[in-house]
Order: sequence, then structure tokens, then C-alpha cells
Amino acid sequence: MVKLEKFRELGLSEGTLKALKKKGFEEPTPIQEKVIPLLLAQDVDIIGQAQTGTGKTAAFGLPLIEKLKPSKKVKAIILTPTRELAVQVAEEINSLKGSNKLNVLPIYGGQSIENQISRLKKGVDIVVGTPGRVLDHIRRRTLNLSYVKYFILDEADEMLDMGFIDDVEEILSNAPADRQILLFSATMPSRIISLAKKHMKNYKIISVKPEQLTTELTEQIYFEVSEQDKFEALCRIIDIEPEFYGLVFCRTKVDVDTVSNRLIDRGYNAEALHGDLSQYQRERILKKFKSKRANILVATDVAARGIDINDLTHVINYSLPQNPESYVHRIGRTGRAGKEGTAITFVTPEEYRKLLFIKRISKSNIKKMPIPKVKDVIETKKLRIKNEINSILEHGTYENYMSLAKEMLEDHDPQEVMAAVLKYAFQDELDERNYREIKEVSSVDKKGKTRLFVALGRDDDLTIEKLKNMIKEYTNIQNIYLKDVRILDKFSFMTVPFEEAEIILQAFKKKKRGRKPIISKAKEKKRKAD
Ligand SMILES: Nc1ncnc2c1ncn2[C@@H]1O[C@H](COP(=O)(O)OP(=O)(O)OP(=O)(O)O)[C@@H](O)[C@H]1O
Ligand SMILES: [Mg+2]
Repeated sequence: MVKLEKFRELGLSEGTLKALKKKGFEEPTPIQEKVIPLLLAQDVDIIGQAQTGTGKTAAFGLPLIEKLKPSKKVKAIILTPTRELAVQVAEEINSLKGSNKLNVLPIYGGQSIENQISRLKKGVDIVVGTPGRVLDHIRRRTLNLSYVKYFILDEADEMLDMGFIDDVEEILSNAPADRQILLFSATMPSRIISLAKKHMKNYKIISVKPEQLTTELTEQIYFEVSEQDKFEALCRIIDIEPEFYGLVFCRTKVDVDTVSNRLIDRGYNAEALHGDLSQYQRERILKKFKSKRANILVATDVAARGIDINDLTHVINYSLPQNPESYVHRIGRTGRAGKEGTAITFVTPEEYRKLLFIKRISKSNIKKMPIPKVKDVIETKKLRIKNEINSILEHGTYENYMSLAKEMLEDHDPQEVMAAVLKYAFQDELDERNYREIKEVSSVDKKGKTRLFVALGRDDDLTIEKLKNMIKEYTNIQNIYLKDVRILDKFSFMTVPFEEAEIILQAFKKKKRGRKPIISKAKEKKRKAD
């Protein structure tokens, strides 16, 4: 138990330490180090923020296990944004509780409500649920929250956002006034923190490395690729990896089905996960993927938050995430519990600016890389074939074939026999025709277009319409086509044809400073350095 010394120092009991040992935990993560002793010693509310995959579940789960005694009354409720996460959090707590006889029950939609009611009747200590179903039970009076001591929101920023806030507040209103509120997430935007403070009196903000939202364990890459070449790029990424085990995120359910079906048609072992599937299917598919019986899972953002899959090698953003938080959570499915991973984001030229925004807000270093070349994919495949054959040679498990080999070598040229056998074993694995050409694209169109930098000047209500009108007024260019402009808080970029850019620059230079945005040529230097 020497290794568990640090956990013991946090104040955990022997029974819990045993469970941790069984689980293979050796020392606490930073968030656990900060949160566990605090919750054991004081009745405080907590806003806890730490990177994805750093054990936030155990950070709130272990104190519950220490503080609660089985009593058949619900004393802790944990809300999660997805059903799969409710199941997972309940499992994690069960695996940590050791000899403590606490009853933990996940309750979520898509599952028989009668079964849940009968379990609740028998007495449950900790409920882990999704808001809709929890409210359903409260309204049916099959769930009583009047003994609740701990009210916990996992993925708190999502739970306090528009989609969930009303339900969450209603559930909270059913808990006693002296409950403790514990909020956890890898991302805590300030507007959410101010919202949360409304409900909390004596709270502490515990943050681990807020200056770096994504983990160093994950290499972050982006590929510039046009929409129609994304699928080909995906296949190359999978094929160049010796053991690809990855999650592919798409924006819509339809995209998820399309991409997964195309992968299956091409012979990959892929599955699809999204909210239109039955709950039975959703659980079956996630189980299959978690147990590595499929090595590719194509999913919507239902799988973006909290889901813990061991040893995932890759997260692919087939479509750009909607916002920086979604980026952080999606890529956080890899690089967990000390293991390394790779996150690859596909960006079309039109989306490049959105990527810059995501990069800035998520404070992450996303590097541009070239899409793997076909010849490199083929070379790595050759290497893999060689390794496989070499390993059979090493283990000498081919005795049955020795006499046949001799016979065949007597009749044919050895190189040809070898090639034929490889063909038999590996079919068209090395055929370059499996791959399509990928068109090179770049977000900066160097031919005839210029990127202009727009700073607001003193006009802080600048809109795209206003900008267009101003350009019309100042330059006489009537049908101005501004490609890729979005006004951010302080500045913007716009791409315009070369000649028009010169006219705009001149015209804006002549106008007086102060009541207009300042437009200048954008520097390309920084962009090239990524
Ligand atoms: N102290 C520890 N030592 C080793 N592994 C741990 C430790 N704490 C947690 N883990 C494991 O690390 C993995 C990630 O933990 P968890 O899912 O709680 O992360 P998280 O911080 O909630 O991430 P996310 O923000 O993505 O929800 C789990 O498999 C968990 O069992
Ligand atoms: Mg979590």
C-alpha cells in the first residue's frame, strides 16, 4: 500500500484505499488532491475545473463514498447531459466504493421507467441521472430529493446552458436549502460561473491549469481539406496507423450515418452512434466500441462529453465543432489518464477563421500537417505486412505448410510464389487504386485575392452589413463580395479580389480616423507559421 500513501494522506479510509488499489490507481490527480480533502473537511460548494480525463468523477465520487452511509434515502444526486455518461458515472462510483454498501442507481430516458421505480422503492443512496427522466420521477413522486445533501452537476457548463438550465433549476428546487452544490467540468466559461453563483452561498473555485484547457498528452493537428475530399483523407489517416482506435465526430446524425456506412462499405470495422438510435442500440454500440470489437466509432456530440474510453488513439473532427468548448471536450476523449493521443481536425477553406477562433478561445496549439500521401500509406502497409510475417517466422508456427512450400518452390520462381502467397493473404491491400486523389486547398487563396485586416476603430457596433455599406459609399464598388467575414469582438478579416483590395485600402486611408474601421493588409506571416 506504499504507493497509495498520497491517497491516504487525503483522508480516505482503508476500505476505499483497497478499492483504489483494485482499480489500479496509484496516486491522486491534481483535482483529486485539491477537492477530496476539502469535501471531507468542510461543507462547501465547489466549482471544479480540470482538464478532460483527469479524474473529476473520482474527485467528487470518493468524498461521497466516505461521507455517506447506506440509508435507503437519496442523499446525493448527480446530473449528466447524456444517458451514456449517467451509466458511466454510476459504474465509476460503484467501482470505487469498495466495502461501502451504498446503492447507486443510474436513471435515464429510453429505459423502462417501471424498473427504475421498483429500484427506487427498494432504496437508493446516490442517483445519477439525466434531467428529463429525473424530473419525470420527481413529478410522479417516485423520487424524493428532500434528504439530498449533495447536488452535483457533471459537465456543469453544459447543464447550466440553455438546453438544460430550466430542468436543472426545477430539480434543484426539490432539494433542501442546505444542500451542497458541486459543479465539475473541463470548461467553465465566465458567464456560466456567474450563473452558478446565483445558487451558491459559500463556494470555492478549484481550478487546475485554467490557462491550458487541453492536455499536453494529445497532439493537436489540423488538415486543410475540401468537403468532398474529407472521406478520402479519413481513410488515409486510418490506414497509415498501425492500430487505429478512434472516434470520428460529425455534425449531424445524417452525416454520422453516411460516413459510417461508407467506412463499412470500404471494409472497415465501424459503428455509428447518435440520438436517433434506440437506447438499447446506443448502449450495445458503445459497449462494442469500448471493448474494441469495433475500432472506429462515428458519432455526433452525444459522445463529446465525459465519455471515458480506454486507450483511444485518435479523435477526428470530421466536421468542425460548433464552439471552442465542444472542441475541448471532443478531443478530450483521447489523451486520458496519462495516455497519449492524437486529435485531427478537418478544416475547409471557408472554416479557417472559425478554427482560429476555436484555437484562441480553447488556448490550444493546433498545428497544420499535410494529409498522408498515398505512397506513404502504402509504405506503412508494407512494413506492417513484413512485421506480421516476421512474427510468424519468429514463433515458427508454420510447420504444417513446410512440405507444401517446398513443393511449390520446386515448380516456380521463389519471388513469384512469395508474391502470390502475399496476394492471397493480403488481397489488394497494396493497390494504390484504392485511393483517390485529394485536391490541395488552402484557406488563403493566393491567386488574385487579398486578406484585409479590419480593426473597429471607435465603431464598436460594426456589422457586416454596415461594413459593406461603408465600402460602397467610400469606393463606388457596388456589388462588393466579402468572402469569409465575421465580426468578432475587436477585429475581423475579409478576403476580397486583389484590385478591389487596393481601392478599399486607398479609400479608407483617405477618410478621417475615428468614425470608421481601420483597414490594412493582413500579415500572412503568422498564418504560415502554424
Ligand atoms: N488517480 C487516478 N489514477 C489513475 N487513473 C485515474 C485516477 N483518477 C481517475 N482515473 C481514471 O482516469 C479516467 C478518466 O477519469 P474521468 O472520466 O473521471 O475524467 P474527467 O476528468 O471526468 O474527464 P472529462 O472532462 O472528459 O469528463 C478514468 O478511466 C478513471 O478511472
Ligand atoms: Mg467527467
